[in-house]
Amino acid sequence: MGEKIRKEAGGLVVPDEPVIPFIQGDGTGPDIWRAAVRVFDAAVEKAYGGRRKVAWLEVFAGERAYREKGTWLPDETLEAFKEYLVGIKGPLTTPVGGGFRSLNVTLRQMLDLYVCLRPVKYYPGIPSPVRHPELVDMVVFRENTEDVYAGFELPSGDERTKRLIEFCRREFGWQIREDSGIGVKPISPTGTKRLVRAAIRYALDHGRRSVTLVHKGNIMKYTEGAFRAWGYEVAKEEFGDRVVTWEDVPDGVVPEGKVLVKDAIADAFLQQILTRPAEFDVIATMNLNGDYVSDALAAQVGGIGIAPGANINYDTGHAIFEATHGTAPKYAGKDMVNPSSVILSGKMMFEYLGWHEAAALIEKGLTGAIASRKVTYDFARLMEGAEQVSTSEFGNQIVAHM
Ligand SMILES: NC(=O)C1=CN([C@@H]2O[C@H](COP(=O)(O)OP(=O)(O)OC[C@H]3O[C@@H](n4cnc5c(N)ncnc54)[C@H](OP(=O)(O)O)[C@@H]3O)[C@@H](O)[C@H]2O)C=CC1
Ligand SMILES: O=C(O)CCC(=O)C(=O)O
Ligand SMILES: [Mg+2]
Repeated sequence: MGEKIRKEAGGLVVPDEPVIPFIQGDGTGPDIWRAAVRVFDAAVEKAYGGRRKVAWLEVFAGERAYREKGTWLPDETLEAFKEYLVGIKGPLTTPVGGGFRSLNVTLRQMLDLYVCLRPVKYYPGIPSPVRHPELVDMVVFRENTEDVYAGFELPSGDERTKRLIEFCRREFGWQIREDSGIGVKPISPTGTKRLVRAAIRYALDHGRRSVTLVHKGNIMKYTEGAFRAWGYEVAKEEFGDRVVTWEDVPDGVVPEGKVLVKDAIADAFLQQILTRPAEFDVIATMNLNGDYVSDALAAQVGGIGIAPGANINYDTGHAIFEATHGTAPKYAGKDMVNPSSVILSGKMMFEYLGWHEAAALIEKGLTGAIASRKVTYDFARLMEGAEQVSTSEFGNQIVAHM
């Protein structure tokens, strides 16, 4: 049952019973999925009274796929995300220091999901380590297909590493310590411009005040410095009449209706999001910076238990929604972690599909559940007078407050 979502010139065409592939994920993934899917189905039922419904299609990746199918990322999983256009996934384990390349990254690259979109905002009542978490309202556009994630690494002592070190010394005069491991990262104008274009469009469409390009271009001049230059190029050449830069407004006053495009060096940015969060709005940055920034910002509004995200290609319409957090393996099977990140990723998915009523009910349910102070361990340990509940009970609370 169910029909495919399609992309046409005018946008997505979403049937009343769309097939949506999902991966439960490794570690705590299944605990979270059980709670999340009940919330999604309840929101859709309540919003549309049976007129609309999701035809969920389970596909496999990660540890379960390896156990049951002998491969970490079966071809049919990739095919399902290609064919059905929009999907959702739980976290997948990536080994540290060796083993296979990240399956999460592979999915993003194979489907060319070039924007990793991670909105960060505060929900009243959530415990936070900062004094004014309500000032944090940012939307991170993380480039999702290049940087070190599409990079090349060679280990210390390897024969190929020695040859590369010798080549660099001979051809470029680079003195590299003999026992080094080597990493190379690509950053292109193609990857940069489509990311920054999407970020500026988002800012204009959503009434946002600024887009900040975050980079370490003082040190990495031809990758991160070039990201900054290409970003400003897009702003000026494609949005010249709708954006300004600091150069255009020496008095610092941004004209009404225009978006300010500015930039910040990553280290200063990481301290300013703590000291002056209200000055930042939409953030456009490269893959690795975006990875760091999204966890850091999540911490400011209560942690990665409540940090949703999406991987999107705005040209083909392909999208996979997923939390910012990973598998949190020490809690696997304990029905304990916070399902909010995946639930809010689902809310983003419904918005993407144009099912705004279902999305609004999820938001309402979550806000109500937090206000009732029956919350998962991560919030309960920092909230005075809160009652700690399980993942599944927190899901029930969300449904009850819709
Ligand atoms: N997109 C993806 O699929 C991602 C996958 N990963 C992978 O996940 C694995 C584990 O990574 P790790 O670095 O430990 O990061 P995780 O995000 O999995 O966990 C780190 C810590 O964050 C907190 N946390 C995570 N999820 C939740 C949640 N749902 N509710 C409440 N708290 C949560 C826990 O904190 P505390 O200990 O304080 O309770 C946990 O110990 C790795 O293999 C990594 O590669 C990582 C990120 C994204
Ligand atoms: O792929 C992974 O294991 C980590 C990915 C990650 O940290 C992220 O996307 O934020
Ligand atoms: Mg991360």
